[in-house]
Amino acid sequence: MDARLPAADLSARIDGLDWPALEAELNAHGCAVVRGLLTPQTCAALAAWYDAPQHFRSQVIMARHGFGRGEYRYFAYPLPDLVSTLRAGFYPPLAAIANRWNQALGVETRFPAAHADFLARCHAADQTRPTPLLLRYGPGDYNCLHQDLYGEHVFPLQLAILLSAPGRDFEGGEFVLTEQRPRMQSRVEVVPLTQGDAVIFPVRERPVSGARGPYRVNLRHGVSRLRAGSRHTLGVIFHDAA
Ligand SMILES: O=C(O)CCC(=O)C(=O)O
Ligand SMILES: [Fe+2]
Repeated sequence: MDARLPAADLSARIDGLDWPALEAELNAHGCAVVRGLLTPQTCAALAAWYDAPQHFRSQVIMARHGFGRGEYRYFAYPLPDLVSTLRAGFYPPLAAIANRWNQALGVETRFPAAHADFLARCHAADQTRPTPLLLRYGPGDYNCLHQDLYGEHVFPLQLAILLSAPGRDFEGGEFVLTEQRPRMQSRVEVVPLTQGDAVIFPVRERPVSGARGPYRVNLRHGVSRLRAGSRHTLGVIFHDAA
């Protein structure tokens, strides 16, 4: 399988997305889906990288940490072109949304326009290890609800791209989000994805507008139990890890 992936096309695709619609979807539902971001060929090539150790800095067996069942590997620097293209391309429009969220929440932090400048901030605080990851689930595997926090510096949005085809490669294994609202019961979103779709979601929190102005809701994400087959995901997190 050819793993030279079309980074230039991908940058143009990301820039050309309907960002106002994606922002509206995020604000309305707590997540937004980009349909068919990656082709099935690219998805298959990426999933096959899981078995190429030269791409990765470490591996996590989820059951050993109580994170669920399944495993993942963090990419090493330098990131493969496709992964750095995704990080550099999605960051600027997401940073604009993150800055509007911080303004709404009365949080002073503002994110620079370029990902390299945000990474410099992480690196200066000793958050220097790359966080993009590939995940692999088999029958019975699942990912417990969690937040991907790796230090003081947190970029508030992330994305996950489904690399496998539901129904063909696996059954079950739904991407889920929960929203914990102050003094209210929690809300859940099950996000139906097909191969190559990307879901954009908050790392930890987001503003929701209420009658008395914006309030903060706390989010977690995870994956329900796989009933059969094999499921791969590419996770793109924008802050580096301590
Ligand atoms: O496998 C998934 O869909 C979720 C992966 C995940 O937790 C992440 O990308 O942060
Ligand atoms: Fe995660």
